[in-house]
Amino acid sequence: MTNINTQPTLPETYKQQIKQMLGEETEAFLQSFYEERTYGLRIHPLKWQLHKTTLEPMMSTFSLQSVPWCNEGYYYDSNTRPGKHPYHAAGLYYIQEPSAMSAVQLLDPQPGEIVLDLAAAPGGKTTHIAGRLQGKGLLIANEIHRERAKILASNVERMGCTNAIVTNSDPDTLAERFPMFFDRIMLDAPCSGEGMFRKDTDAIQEWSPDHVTLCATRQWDIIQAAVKMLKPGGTIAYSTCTFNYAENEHTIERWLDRYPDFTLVKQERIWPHKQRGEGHYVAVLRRASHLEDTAESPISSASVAMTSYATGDTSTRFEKGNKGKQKKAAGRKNNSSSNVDAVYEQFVQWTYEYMPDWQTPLSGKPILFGEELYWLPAPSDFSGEQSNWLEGKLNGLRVPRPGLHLAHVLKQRIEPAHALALSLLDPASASSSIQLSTAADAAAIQKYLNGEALLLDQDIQADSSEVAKGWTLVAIDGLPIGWGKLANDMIKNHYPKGLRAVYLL
Ligand SMILES: C[S@@+](CC[C@H](N)C(=O)[O-])C[C@H]1O[C@@H](n2cnc3c(N)ncnc32)[C@H](O)[C@@H]1O
Repeated sequence: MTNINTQPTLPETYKQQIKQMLGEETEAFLQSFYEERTYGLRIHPLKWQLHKTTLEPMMSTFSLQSVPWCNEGYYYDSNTRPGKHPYHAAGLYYIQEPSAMSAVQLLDPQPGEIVLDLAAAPGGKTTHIAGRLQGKGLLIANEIHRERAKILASNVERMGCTNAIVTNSDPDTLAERFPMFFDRIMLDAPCSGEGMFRKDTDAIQEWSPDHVTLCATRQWDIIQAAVKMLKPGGTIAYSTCTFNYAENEHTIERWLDRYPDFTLVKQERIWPHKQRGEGHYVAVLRRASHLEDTAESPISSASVAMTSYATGDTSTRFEKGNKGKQKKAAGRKNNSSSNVDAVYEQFVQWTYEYMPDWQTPLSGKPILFGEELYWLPAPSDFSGEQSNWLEGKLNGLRVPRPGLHLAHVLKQRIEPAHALALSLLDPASASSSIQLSTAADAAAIQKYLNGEALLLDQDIQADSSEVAKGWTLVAIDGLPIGWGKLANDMIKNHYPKGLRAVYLL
């Protein structure tokens, strides 16, 4: 690590708080402010496993070193820019501060489970959970702030999550809709951010003892909602990137006191003077399997069972958050279930030609937002009725991403969605593909990611057995990155305008 020889001015009350907590270690802690902050990335496990041999040489340019507490985590050299590399755009990894990777490692979500990330933007924990679920089960990632929810949705899309829904709700509203629904919940609470001080000196200006108290009060409110949504026998990870006791251990003590059906499974801290990370706190709590065994239950009725779901009203889906799009579609088509089925059938017909291995997921359902076709995910044991119930539960919420975006439906024409490309692990999923390599095709990669058309035999030497007229999947070192459309030896660029940029190779 480089010595940066500068130390930000820390509030005296903050230093006293640290001294009370750390005693003799205080000096070592304060010395850590002279060290450079840590940089990390967390890889997408399935994309990495499938293409490891091809990707490893390029990844070595970031001088990756394993993060000891996270299977998918790596430190990278701060002189490199993995966030500007095309692999980032292809969703191979997520840039994440290493100690923040401890939270999902400890939550330990399993494929097939129903998981909530309650305070999710920009998506570090969400995309980590999604990697662990491996596309099986259901992930609801929620963010209270509208703009941050959009960023969350775009990161979920970039990381190719197939089974994640992104909602933009306050925790209480969500709790009314999903009582005792989740097997696991991640609550990465908004906090006073003491662990951010090396990374972001603005966080120091915002810090005060009153701010710590305010954060603890807000955390307690969010916890009430989280508790309501956890199933009996479920697990919750509460985490912060702050050091003080009020927002961490004291909050957990209060929790255990108020809700005796919870037990503390473990709590861990990462300190910047002891480990290579900015600092994080994680507590894992488990709820008793039988609520009636507990002295006090926070939920008055345990009547919400998977068998008692009402069928959702599919005609008024999420109307609140999508008025604009609904309006646009008005008069041209309606989103009745027969229309959705017809549009989905049109998409299936499209896959016969362009993605012959596509299989309709066994659970969940297609849904239509104006001109956008999505697949609403559901755990594999969900019946059609339960998927309808889930859809109904989203009704009236803002839902920036109701599932996997499959296609734009334009006047009876299907255009595959960018999210669909990023959800694919292998270019062979498409009947036609252009395979670019960082070693040989740097100029063509820049052109594509900049939104320019590619000319066959000029920009790229494509293998004629892999390229065919029409929709073509573009891949970099085996990682699908977007769509193009081939006609007359030219690939028309369908890389989304908002993502076009100059990347570093
Ligand atoms: C620590 S950040 C989450 C980081 C995220 N989990 C990640 O790993 O990328 C906390 C989030 O809580 C949100 N938040 C703020 N006030 C909130 C509230 N009252 N209820 C729920 N979430 C809130 C913030 O907008 C912020 O996105």
